[in-house]
Amino acid sequence: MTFSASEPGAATGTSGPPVVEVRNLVKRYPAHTAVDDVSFDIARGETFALLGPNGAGKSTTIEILEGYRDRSSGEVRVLGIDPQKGDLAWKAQLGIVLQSSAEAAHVTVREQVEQFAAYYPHPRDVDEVIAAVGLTEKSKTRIGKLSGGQRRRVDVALGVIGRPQLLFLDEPTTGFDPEARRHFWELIRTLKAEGTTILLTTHYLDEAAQLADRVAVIARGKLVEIGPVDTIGGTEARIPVVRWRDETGLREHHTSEPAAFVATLSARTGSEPRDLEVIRPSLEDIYLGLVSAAVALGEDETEATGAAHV
Ligand SMILES: Nc1ncnc2c1ncn2[C@@H]1O[C@H](COP(=O)(O)OP(=O)(O)OP(=O)(O)O)[C@@H](O)[C@H]1O
Repeated sequence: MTFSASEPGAATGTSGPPVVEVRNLVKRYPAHTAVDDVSFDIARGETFALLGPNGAGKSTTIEILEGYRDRSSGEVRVLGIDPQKGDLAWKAQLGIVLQSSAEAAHVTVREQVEQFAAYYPHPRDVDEVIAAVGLTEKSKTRIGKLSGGQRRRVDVALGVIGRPQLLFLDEPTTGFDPEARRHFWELIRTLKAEGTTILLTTHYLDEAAQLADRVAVIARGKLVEIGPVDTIGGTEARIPVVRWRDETGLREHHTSEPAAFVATLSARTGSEPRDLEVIRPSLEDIYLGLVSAAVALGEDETEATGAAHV
């Protein structure tokens, strides 16, 4: 599944100034700081995943970048513009898939996508987009009659129809079945190959590992870690684990040379170790380690601050 060749508005390469620049971003609510001194850049053509537990501040950050929410302090530039001052021409370069959206239930999939296409100067072909999200057979169905996952695909179609330079995807595949998720990944790879810059939030760590060039982990509004998918968390967090069973029970050993360790183990026991596994930490394992350390640190700080006020 591919889109036709790029037209005006498509970005190319990863050079030039960052598409997104965030410096010391803070969003305060009366009783709560939702985003606390967060800074990052996203380069042109990059796919960047913002990860974090429920309530970490991901949607708030994205909504500030989209111009839907004002910040309390800090500097933000999206395609060179402060989102609080973004005009219609600026908005037309963005593609937005919100966490939840309310499409008109009484119109068909095709009518809805066509209507959105008319808002943009260089829209993609309506039927191509409907096909890319796997809804060709449902194109004449009223949106109110679609399943939750199918409606989510309409959201994605509406997000990409305007040929955006920068695409925001806030938990885009929630409710997708596994096959639809794979199709969606293909669609994102096609957009990426065309040079689209993508900011993604997801709770599916395999999705982030598949799609993202870099990830940022936030917890309690603070940036915990940022870096390429294959190095985030540092080398320590990536050391493989060899697991096997012997007469004393389940054993495990962390080593950066698992093959050599398994060879020694086999030679020592004189046979194949029972239930042998070599496990390389996944992005999910690394993410969970980072978040639990950050949450524990936050709780310590809260206790210390509370104690200081006693
Ligand atoms: N309008 C608001 N008024 C007060 N607090 C808010 C408001 N909107 C969000 N918050 C709070 O800000 C924090 C961050 O919320 P946000 O929606 O950004 O989290 P998230 O990381 O996107 O979470 P999720 O993964 O559940 O979508 C939460 O504690 C939330 O309750």
